[in-house]
Amino acid sequence: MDSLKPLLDEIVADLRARTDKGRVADYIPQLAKVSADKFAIAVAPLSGPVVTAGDADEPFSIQSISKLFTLTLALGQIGDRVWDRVGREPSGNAFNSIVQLEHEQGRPRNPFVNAGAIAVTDIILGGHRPKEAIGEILRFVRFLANDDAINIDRLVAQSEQAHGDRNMALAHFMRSFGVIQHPPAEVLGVYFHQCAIAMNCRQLAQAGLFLAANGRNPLTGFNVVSSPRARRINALMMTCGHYDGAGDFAFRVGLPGKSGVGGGILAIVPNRAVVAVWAPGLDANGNSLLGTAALELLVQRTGWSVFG
Ligand SMILES: NC(=O)CC[C@H](N)C(=O)O
Repeated sequence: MDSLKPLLDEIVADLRARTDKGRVADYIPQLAKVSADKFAIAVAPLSGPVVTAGDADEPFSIQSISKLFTLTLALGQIGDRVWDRVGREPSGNAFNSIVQLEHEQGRPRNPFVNAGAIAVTDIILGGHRPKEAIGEILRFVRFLANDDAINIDRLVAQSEQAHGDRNMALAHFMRSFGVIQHPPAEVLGVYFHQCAIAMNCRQLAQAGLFLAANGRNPLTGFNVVSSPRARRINALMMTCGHYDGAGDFAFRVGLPGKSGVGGGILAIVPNRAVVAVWAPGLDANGNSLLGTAALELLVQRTGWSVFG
């Protein structure tokens, strides 16, 4: 993996020079403040140190990448009963779309669109208080990344809460079908905090390692999920991790990936490595524009696509 460092430096130099950086998310003021010039990449191999380039030690808002961690947690709690509440098909709609819910009895298409992630958070809430559920999610992410320094950005969480009408609508709509069992304000209190977890690319890459290593985190030796479950989570990332941009991401990059509107993408290279990228400017689907371009370059140079 030593030869990776020059390649990552090259990718950073190439992308920093590009003039079309996409649009930084501005639905909350806290995210709109982030500079579109930030760029980071980290590769965590299954053994050996993480290789990084750019702003890889600077934390950013993981946003929807958190949906991957909450899905894993919920599967650990109630197993395949998760699929009674949430589907496993790509939505072909925007991440925050409401249209399918009315036709499909309030059952979200998949756990990565907002509606599906909110339903998953409702599962994690279980019989707990919102504060306890938030604590549990944060502890789980720290456990995955093997790093207790990870925290929640309270300002981002508050900002989400103040501008959360669309998500609130999704939650109320699902509750009317019985898909969500807790009061929407409680579920969203947890959801907004999970989205506001701040991590850097190094931590994010480490947190994804169990998915590249058949469910076992090679850093800690802990079995996080079974091997078939890791494979299935990767499949969902490939088909649904980039919303209505999932087809294009598979076409260009060819790796299971999960994006967030903070500009991060976590990509899994099964049996090899995990890649985390961060570039805050987004494309029309709300996925990192230059983050995707960076992964495309990396895969071209390394041959890491799962499609050969
Ligand atoms: N795609 C995303 O990252 C969306 C997360 C964002 N917090 C929302 O709920 O709208």
